[in-house]
Amino acid sequence: MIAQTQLKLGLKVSPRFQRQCRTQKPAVVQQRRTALSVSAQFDVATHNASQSQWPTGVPPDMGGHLMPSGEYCPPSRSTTSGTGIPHVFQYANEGKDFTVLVNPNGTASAGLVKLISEASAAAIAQKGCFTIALSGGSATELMAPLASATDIDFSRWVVFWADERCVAQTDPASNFKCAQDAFLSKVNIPAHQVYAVDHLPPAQAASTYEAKIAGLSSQILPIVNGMPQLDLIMLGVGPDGHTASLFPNKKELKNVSNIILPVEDSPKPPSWRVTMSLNMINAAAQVCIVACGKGKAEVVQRVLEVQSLPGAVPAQMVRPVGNLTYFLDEDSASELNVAEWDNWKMWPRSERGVGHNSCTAEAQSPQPGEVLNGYAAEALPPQPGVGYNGCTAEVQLPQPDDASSGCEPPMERAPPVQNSCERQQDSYELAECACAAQGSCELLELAAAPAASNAPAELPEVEEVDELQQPTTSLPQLRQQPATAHLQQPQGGGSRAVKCNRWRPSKRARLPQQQQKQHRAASAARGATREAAPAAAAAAAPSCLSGPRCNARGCPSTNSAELSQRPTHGASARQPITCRPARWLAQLPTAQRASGAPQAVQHVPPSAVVGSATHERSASAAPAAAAPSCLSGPRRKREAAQHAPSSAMAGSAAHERNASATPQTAQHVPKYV
Ligand SMILES: O=C(O)[C@H](O)[C@@H](O)[C@H](O)[C@H](O)COP(=O)(O)O
Repeated sequence: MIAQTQLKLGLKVSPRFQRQCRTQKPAVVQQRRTALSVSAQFDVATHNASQSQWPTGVPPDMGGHLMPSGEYCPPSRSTTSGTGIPHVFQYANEGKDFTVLVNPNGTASAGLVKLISEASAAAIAQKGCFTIALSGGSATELMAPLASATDIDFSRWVVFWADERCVAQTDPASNFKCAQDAFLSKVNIPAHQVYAVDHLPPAQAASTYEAKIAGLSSQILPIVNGMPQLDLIMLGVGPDGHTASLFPNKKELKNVSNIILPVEDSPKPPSWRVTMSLNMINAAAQVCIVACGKGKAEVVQRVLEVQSLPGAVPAQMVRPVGNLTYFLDEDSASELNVAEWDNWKMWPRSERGVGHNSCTAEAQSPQPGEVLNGYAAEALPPQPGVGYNGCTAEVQLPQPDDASSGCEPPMERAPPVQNSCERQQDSYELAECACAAQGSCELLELAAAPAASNAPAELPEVEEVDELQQPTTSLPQLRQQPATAHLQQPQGGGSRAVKCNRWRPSKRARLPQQQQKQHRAASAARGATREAAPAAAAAAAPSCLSGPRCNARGCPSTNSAELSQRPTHGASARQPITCRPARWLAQLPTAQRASGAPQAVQHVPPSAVVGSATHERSASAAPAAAAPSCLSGPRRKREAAQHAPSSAMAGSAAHERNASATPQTAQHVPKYV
């Protein structure tokens, strides 16, 4: 086993501290920040919809996130309530620590065994059993060495699944089978304490599994925030930011009342699944998100350093009342720029002075029309004809070949045919294609279409901007002067203006001078290549994937030469990092922002402290002294008289829970109940 140390920094920042930050040198700021660690707070009440940026509904298509293609999904410009579904999730992470463990390559399995072993020992000491939820994929495979762990009392384990595919338990795609093969079949967990998901269609599988969980004793699963609390939930993260089977922008993310949810259209096969709800996950005493290997580097960087709108990156919505640990290795941490975290520049997309987590309160006050962290604040005036996700209102109307709204988020669409702009499936993709054909970095937005007669015969010349230069203008200013291309609509639809972003905030822009020079040289080389490209050919047959592109992450022109010059940032082996999630200032009243007055963080009432190191369990959980084991309590004598001790761990004092424990419950709870 490897030694892991953890450093926790307090992240709660008072207005007084913000004022101090403005007048003191960075070293002092650092010191004071550390000193704040004792007052780390997390207020779960910030889940309150009334404090939401969208108090009456959340826009269906959030956008703003980096897609696997390397492009940013256009941010939502919505100022209205959207679907009418109450917006219950937001970045309730004020003052909440989470820990990133970076393991030396090749030692992740051992580190994972250590983490699980410690969590198991603590829970068994406290309440006599250890409840753990597993998921699928590489995270579970990494747990294989648990099979030979000698210091874990597996007889006290109660095992669940955070998500499961609706396949037979013998199917290689089954998460149950994955865990069974990795270690479960080799350790002595009593069979009735392993709660597998039944092989049923999603709706039935979810309700059956929910009933199983709801039927368990509150000594095993205390109720926290209305949800059963597991001691440890093990999760992975997919390249799109999904975790468990909670996928970006899917309706499951909005569910606030169920424990287990059916998933009938998973973008990752198989499409039928069940998953723990976000609320269930966030009630956990500890959540561990495992992402190891080079293949996870991009998504790890995105999850930890690029704040997305709620729903766009589900892994960012995992904010448990207890501890959250990102479990990485050197490879998966290789894209992180930890030095920036120390500099309170956690989110690369924050503009200088507008960072949510900087000390400059005045600069944090958005001006009318200002954009927070790349997203439109409500101060942005609505643009005629521009709806969610940058799609124009017209495009939101159903298309003849599209049964849905025609404005689905790109992530959820079937991959378009990529060989020509004309064959793109909607206006967003058409416009994106046009921007790419010009060598523009990314589509910024679709603008209202000008009259067809105004359309120029050729694509206009666009001014090149070195994307590695720190911009001298703000992003909002840039947005007022974007490059404009005109896109010929297919099927005689006339011409549409397309604005293409000339500059994209880059973390490289904040590198030391010398490294910036190297990047500029690489950029100049790319520019030369662009100029050499036959523009006429590109205009005649603009392929979405060919032609000059920016160096956006994932873009084909982010070539290996350029990448090889990138410095190795940040996280050194075994270095624990404590993160400070950004604050969602968009919730502040517009007037308060515009005034530039120091801001009280109104949406974080100083209420229940749920310390990260010593998470409080539900008041319903009996004190350890009174109920030192799952076997204690009024039922114990009756149960102990009739059954072997371990079986009593699965009691069913369900009175605190949803009384909806259905007849199915009786089929799945232990027979003595
Ligand atoms: O059932 C599933 O598909 C998993 O629960 C899923 O959430 C998984 O953990 C991630 O997709 C990461 O998987 P990998 O680590 O294998 O990439």
